[in-house]
Amino acid sequence: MDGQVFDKTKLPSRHVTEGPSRAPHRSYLYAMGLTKAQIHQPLVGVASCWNEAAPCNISLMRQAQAVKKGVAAAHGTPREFCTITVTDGIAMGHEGMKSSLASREVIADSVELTMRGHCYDALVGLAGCDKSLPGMMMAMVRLNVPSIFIYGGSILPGSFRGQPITIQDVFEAVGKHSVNAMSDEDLDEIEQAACPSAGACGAQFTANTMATVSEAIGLALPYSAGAPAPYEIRDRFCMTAGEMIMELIARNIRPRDIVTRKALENAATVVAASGGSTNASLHLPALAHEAGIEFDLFDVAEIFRRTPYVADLKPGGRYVAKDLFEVGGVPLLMKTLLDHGFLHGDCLTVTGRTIAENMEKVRWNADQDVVLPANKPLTKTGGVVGLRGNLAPDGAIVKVAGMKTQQFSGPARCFDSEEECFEAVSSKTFREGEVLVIRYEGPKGGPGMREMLSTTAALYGQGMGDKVALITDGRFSGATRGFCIGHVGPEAAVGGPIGLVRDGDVISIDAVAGTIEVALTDEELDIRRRDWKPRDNGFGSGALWKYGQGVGPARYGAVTHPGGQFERRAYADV
Ligand SMILES: CC[C@H](C)C(=O)C(=O)O
Ligand SMILES: [Mg+2]
Repeated sequence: MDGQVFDKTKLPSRHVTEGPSRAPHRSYLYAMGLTKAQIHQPLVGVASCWNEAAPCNISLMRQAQAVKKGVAAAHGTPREFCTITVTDGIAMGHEGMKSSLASREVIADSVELTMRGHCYDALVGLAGCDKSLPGMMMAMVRLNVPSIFIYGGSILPGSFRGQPITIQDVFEAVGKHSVNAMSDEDLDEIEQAACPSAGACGAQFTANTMATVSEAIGLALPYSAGAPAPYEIRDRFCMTAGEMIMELIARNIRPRDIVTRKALENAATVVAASGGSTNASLHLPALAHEAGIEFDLFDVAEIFRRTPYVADLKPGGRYVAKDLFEVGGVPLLMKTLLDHGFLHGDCLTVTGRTIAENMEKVRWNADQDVVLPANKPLTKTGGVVGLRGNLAPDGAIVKVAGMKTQQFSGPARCFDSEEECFEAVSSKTFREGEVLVIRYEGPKGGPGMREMLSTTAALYGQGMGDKVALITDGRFSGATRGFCIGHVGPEAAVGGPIGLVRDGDVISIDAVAGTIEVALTDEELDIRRRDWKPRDNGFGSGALWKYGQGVGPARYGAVTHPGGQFERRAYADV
């Protein structure tokens, strides 16, 4: 990039830095120590989700400095800014979780507004936890300025009595403790041992799933998703991203050149192949929506159905993110999928090259069993399955990776909030064979479509994970295991059938056939629908009220600008 001359008359930052009328604007930049030369170089927004809320984000400030060095080395002027996060692990199991999905929208919106307001020419975005990854990528596609995504990296595994553990073990320990199968002392020991470093939750939970997506969709540099947060090699990826962004400006390569329908299909493929988080079936439609591409839960589910499950990662399998990185990272997973025809190789990426070109130097590693060859998979279909039926005309999703049985039928036991169900689980006032129904927890109903790891992990920890099924119009965490069906749509709050179910109605789920049915006739459902009345969710003002007013259905990604609208006029072209 040495000697690259950028034509500022074509870049957005000209509105801030060029001509006599922008003297006041330049004064502010001089006030922050910028030189004349730096002011007239391209301005690169370095958006970081750094904060002290959780270990996922704590290393992002360090990594952002490396990005800035890279930008400066390639004759750009980096401008760092931060946005908020809501960290699921800490928001879990209480009202705080209602803020989680809403935070994805706030992150995307806040990055959008900072970029627009200051006319930055490009974006390098660093994100470390469940909602900040999709939120940051959504902002990139929405703004459509040259962009590179950087993941903050995974946490290192913990160790408990010689066994590697993750935070999932702590959530499940709560269930064991509730049935007196774990002592207070052991719970105390495990909670102190599970999280030994900075970084996002260590298995193929939501953060690592979306990090895998960031490479497969083409917005992140190859290998950059895998290195754990404390590893210094992350800083090298960050430096390279900083240099690379200048190249993308020069070549005018934009996120919507990268995030095409085929790229979204590649993203769904790596989710299924790695037994990733069900949350991806929300985030991929949301990302597609930013690009004006129709790609809903059923499109995701169709790819899940035809993708082999090859990466033996927790929560369904044996290994964690660090293990995957050590045997070859996301490129190893993509290599076997590409070689066996499951990925589109011709999609452009932020390297300026295609997926297939990026893969040219990747060699298959036969000396490991973290990723199996795609022609000898763990199972022939993906680890996550889409469902549809009279209980979920707008679809539902279930993670089958690691599950012994894929069919379940039983009488419903209904709860109108997660708290009610958690109470029943803690006091064991439910029976084996039942289908626990948690409703009024959808995007509008909650509001906020809560993840329910506390409840599902407590069930699992009690040894009830495959003895009951759980269905909800809410969501699950990436660490949820057991027969748990989420995203049931339409949600109860808008009159969906899940709100019409009564205790004792028989519900049948078949993950092989892809169906979810309640044994009620259409006539009976119509009669019940006539008696149904909408409920007040208790939020009359503030961010969650606003979210509940604007949010669309889970099937289309639960975005707050639904109705087919997307940002057609990229601000960089104005
Ligand atoms: C441990 C699970 C994590 C906190 C989470 O919320 C997710 O992966 O979705
Ligand atoms: Mg989560």
